[in-house]
Amino acid sequence: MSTAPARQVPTVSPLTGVPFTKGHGTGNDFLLLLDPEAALDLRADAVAAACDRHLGVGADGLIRAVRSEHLPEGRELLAGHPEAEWFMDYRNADGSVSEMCGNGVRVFVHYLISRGVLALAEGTSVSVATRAGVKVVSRSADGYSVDMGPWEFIHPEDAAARATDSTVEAAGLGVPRPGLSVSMGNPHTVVALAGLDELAAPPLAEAPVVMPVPPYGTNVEFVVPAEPLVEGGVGRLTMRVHERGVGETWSCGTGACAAAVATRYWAGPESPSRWAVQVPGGVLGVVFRTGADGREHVDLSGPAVLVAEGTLLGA
Ligand SMILES: N[C@@H](CCC[C@H](N)C(=O)O)C(=O)O
Repeated sequence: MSTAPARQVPTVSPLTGVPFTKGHGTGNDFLLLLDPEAALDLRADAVAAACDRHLGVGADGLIRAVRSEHLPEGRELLAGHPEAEWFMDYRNADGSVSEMCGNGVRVFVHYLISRGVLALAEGTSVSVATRAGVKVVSRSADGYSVDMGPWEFIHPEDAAARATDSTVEAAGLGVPRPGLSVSMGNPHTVVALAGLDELAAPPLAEAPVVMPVPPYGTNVEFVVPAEPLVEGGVGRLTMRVHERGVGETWSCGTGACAAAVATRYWAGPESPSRWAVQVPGGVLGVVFRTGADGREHVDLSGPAVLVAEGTLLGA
C-alpha cells in the first residue's frame, strides 16, 4: 500500500499585488519595491519566491525603499544623519537580510530618481541609510559613485602577521587556499588565484567552505591580479564571487571593494589608489582616499540600470 506524499499547504504571499521594478548594476540584479511607510511583510519565503529564477521573477536580491523614520534601524541613523531620508532595506535571494549592497545602493538611488521621489542634480549627493550606516551617493562618469566608508580587516591581528586569516575550499581548486577577510559593512573573504584558467575552474554552485567558519557567513571573492598589475596608474584585477544568501552572481559591489583592499594589501605600499575590477557583468571602479574622519574610505563607482516594471502575483 502506498502512502500519499505529504502535501504542502499553499500560503498566499504577502507580496501578492505589489508593484516592482527590476534593475541591475553590472549584472547584479534586484527587485525594487517602494514601501515608504514599511507596510509590507518581507517574509523570507515570499522574498525567496519572488527572487526564484524559475518560479518567480528572478533576482539576486530584493530592495525595499522605506522612509528611514518607519524602521527602527532607520530612526537610529536619523539621529546623527537627519538628511538620510530613505533606507535601503536589502534582502538576499534566499530571503536573508544583509547589511549592505554596493551595486544595490546605486540602483536604489537611480530607482528613487525614476519614481520622482528623489532628485540628484549634477554636483550634488544624497545620503542613503543602510544597516551598514549612511552611504553618500553622487553621479559619476560611469553612473553613480558611492562613499562606502572605511574598510576593515575582520581579523586584523592575523592579517598583519600572515597576510591571510582563513582557508577556503571550493570544488575544482584542489587544495584549500588562503583567504583574507575584509568587512565592507558586510563580510567578505578574498582568495587570490594563479591565473584566469584557475579562476574559471570552480563551478561555484556550492558555497566555498571557509575555515574557521565565519559566524554570520561570508561572501567569497576569487581574484586574479592582472599582469602587469598597474596600467596608467590604475590597478587591475578580475574577480568571481559567491555571495552569501545567493550563490554565484555576475557582480558584487562590496565584493569588488574587498577584492581591491586585499589585492592592494598583498601588492604592498607602492600599489595605486585607483582600481578597475573586472567582474562577469562588467567593470567597477574602486578608489581609496582619506575621508573627513581621517580614515581610509573606499569609493565604488559603476552603472545602474532599470529594465522592467510589473506586479508580483505571488507564489
Ligand atoms: N551584491 C551585493 C552584496 C549583497 C549582499 C551579500 N550577498 C551579503 O549577504 O552580504 C553588492 O553589490 O555589494
